[in-house]
Amino acid sequence: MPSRRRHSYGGGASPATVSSSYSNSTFTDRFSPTTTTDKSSSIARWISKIFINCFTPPDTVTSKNFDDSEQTIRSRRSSTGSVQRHYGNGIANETEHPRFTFDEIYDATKNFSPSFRIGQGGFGTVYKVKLRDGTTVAVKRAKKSIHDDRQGKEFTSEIQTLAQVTHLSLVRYYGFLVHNDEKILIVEYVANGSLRDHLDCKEGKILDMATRLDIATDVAHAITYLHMYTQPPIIHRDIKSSNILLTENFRAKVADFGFARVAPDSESGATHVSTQVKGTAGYLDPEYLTTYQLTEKSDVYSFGVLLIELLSGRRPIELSRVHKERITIRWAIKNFTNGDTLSVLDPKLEQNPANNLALEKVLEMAFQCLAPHRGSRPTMKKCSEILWGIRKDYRELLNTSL
Ligand SMILES: Nc1ncnc2c1ncn2[C@@H]1O[C@H](COP(=O)(O)OP(=O)(O)OP(=O)(O)O)[C@@H](O)[C@H]1O
Repeated sequence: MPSRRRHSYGGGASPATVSSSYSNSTFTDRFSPTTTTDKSSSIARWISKIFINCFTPPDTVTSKNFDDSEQTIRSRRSSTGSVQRHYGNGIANETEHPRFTFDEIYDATKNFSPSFRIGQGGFGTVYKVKLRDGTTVAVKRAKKSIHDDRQGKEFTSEIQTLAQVTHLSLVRYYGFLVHNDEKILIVEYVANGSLRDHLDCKEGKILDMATRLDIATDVAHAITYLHMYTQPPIIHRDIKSSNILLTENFRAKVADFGFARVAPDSESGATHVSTQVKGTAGYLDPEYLTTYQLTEKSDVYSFGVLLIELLSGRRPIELSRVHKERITIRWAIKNFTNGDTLSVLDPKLEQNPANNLALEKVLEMAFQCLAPHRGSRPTMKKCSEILWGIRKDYRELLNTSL
């Protein structure tokens, strides 16, 4: 059983220490289990909850924040007054999508045979499945865990979020199935593995700077869409390189909405959501960690970490390195501040004027994203615009130096 890389912090105890300055921040992981309110919840209960939420009266937000407890994307959506149950190309009933049947998935995977397995994550196992109509899809099968309530919430969250988003740079949702104790999500199959695999060169090809800039731009556009063009806005909460999948043309698609939350409703005057901290160590916004206040700027912070990862090739936390290099963002900021910017460049990339310029410009933006206080971080829209400009300058410089 692979280790869970997702770390949830219980609401009460101080979960982590992250100081508000770059130079001395310390990340302390305490992997305490998520607080669940009712472990005996059955699948039927939480699935029916999705649909009950569809018709829940609008929530009243009276203070400057609203509490996590049972708020879901669906119920927040109902507060806007328009509720539609779009599932892929049709309308779903409670347990089965009309386009898919459990039997078809079961047959196509030969009873979930390991030979169809393409990945494993905190949520469960991922299979590549060719359907009878010839479409290839990714099937995410939730593991049968004793933490049913927690997993139920992740499954519900992923369905609710995916069902309302359509963007070229987001993994597309096709439907879900619940069959006895099986919970299955059917999503777009993205053929070329995760960004992390490519940075590790697991696929054999080194990602050049042009491709890395394209990937950063795609991800920035996808998150901008979630923050600005969905109603209500969505906070992804788990932006990281293993959740960025690549197509055959090396374009990026953001996946894994298991932790997604709706953003505060600006019309109500709310500035943040108060919620227990979820996400992945190394990518977590320090302000969210210490205050439990979630905003879109937490995704901006994680995006900043991702940018440093893209430029350096290093994981956010590298415990095998000497002490002062273990937290990659701290190491990168220190080297940049000391005028040693080029040392941050992935050694797999050539040092040349175009690469060096892109490195410097993207690093500058990444550090803004990593500002300790959310108010100092740019919006994702601003990041998209800056990246667009960097990519343009990079291409021009590359062409003139050829
Ligand atoms: N839609 C997809 N198309 C192709 N491969 C996928 C797809 N979704 C997931 N995978 C593969 O399965 C792996 C596991 O994905 P999953 O989203 O379950 O977990 P994760 O993001 O890697 O980890 P965690 O759940 O702990 O955050 C991914 O790294 C990827 O290689």
